Amino acid sequence: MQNLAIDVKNISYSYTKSQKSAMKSSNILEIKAWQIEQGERIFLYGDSGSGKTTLLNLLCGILLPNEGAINLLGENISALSNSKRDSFRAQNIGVVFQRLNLINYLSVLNNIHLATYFANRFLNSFSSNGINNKQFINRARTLTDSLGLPDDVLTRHVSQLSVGQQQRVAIARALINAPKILLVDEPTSALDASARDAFMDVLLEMCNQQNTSLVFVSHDTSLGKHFDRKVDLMSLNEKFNGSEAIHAKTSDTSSFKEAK
Ligand SMILES: Nc1ncnc2c1ncn2[C@@H]1O[C@H](COP(=O)(O)OP(=O)(O)OP(=O)(O)O)[C@@H](O)[C@H]1O
Repeated sequence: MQNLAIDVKNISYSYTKSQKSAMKSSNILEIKAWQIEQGERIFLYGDSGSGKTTLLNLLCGILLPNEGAINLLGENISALSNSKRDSFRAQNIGVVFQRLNLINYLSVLNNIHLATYFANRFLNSFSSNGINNKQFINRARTLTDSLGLPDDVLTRHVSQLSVGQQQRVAIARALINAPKILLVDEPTSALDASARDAFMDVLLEMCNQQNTSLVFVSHDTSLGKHFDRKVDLMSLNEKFNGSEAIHAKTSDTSSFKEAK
């Protein structure tokens, strides 16, 4: 398949890897093959504890598989050195973690700027006037406006924002570098239904404009209607096959679609 954004091959992952441990560690994830095309939008769901966050951490190279390979945009990120992997992530991947990882005592502008700083640092082209760069500020403002944040949000400290506003700032930070891949973990949990639909429209429109591939994790299956493909991790993850999770084997699923 051409233009793959994500190509997962025969990976397994367990959190405990100690050879000395008398207890055999069990795998959290076992995935034989999973591919996402450039620009595709995937809704990833599954029971609590099925490994969704673990998979996102593997996809962005924060965790490395015990076996197998994860190719992003044609690059095997598991084979890169730590610094090359950090560089690749900063330049190509936007990530919104469940815990958001915003820095409370910095302004929204500075939080968003951090993503640009790291991406440029790896390109060795960061200039000291980056934060004053008009283009950067305009782009940050366009993103925060589109996401329905208040006019003065860029100058406010993160600690002065509601959780729903912080979630949208985290999205703006993840999108500021126009990443080719965007990974988001439960970004709408603090939004009410109408804010959630507006947020989804903006997020997907931005991904469309930039041809960004999106992996979006949520428990809220009503959001699945916005996506090209729905993937049940209980079905994708071979660890569950043969036992409790034979259901949804046809994933990307018709049963899910019916539930829309
Ligand atoms: N740092 C860690 N060390 C050891 N085990 C972990 C760690 N993080 C997660 N786990 C375990 O890995 C499994 C998968 O966790 P993960 O957070 O990926 O699931 P999830 O599907 O994202 O869950 P949720 O929907 O509740 O956020 C769980 O059994 C969890 O207890």
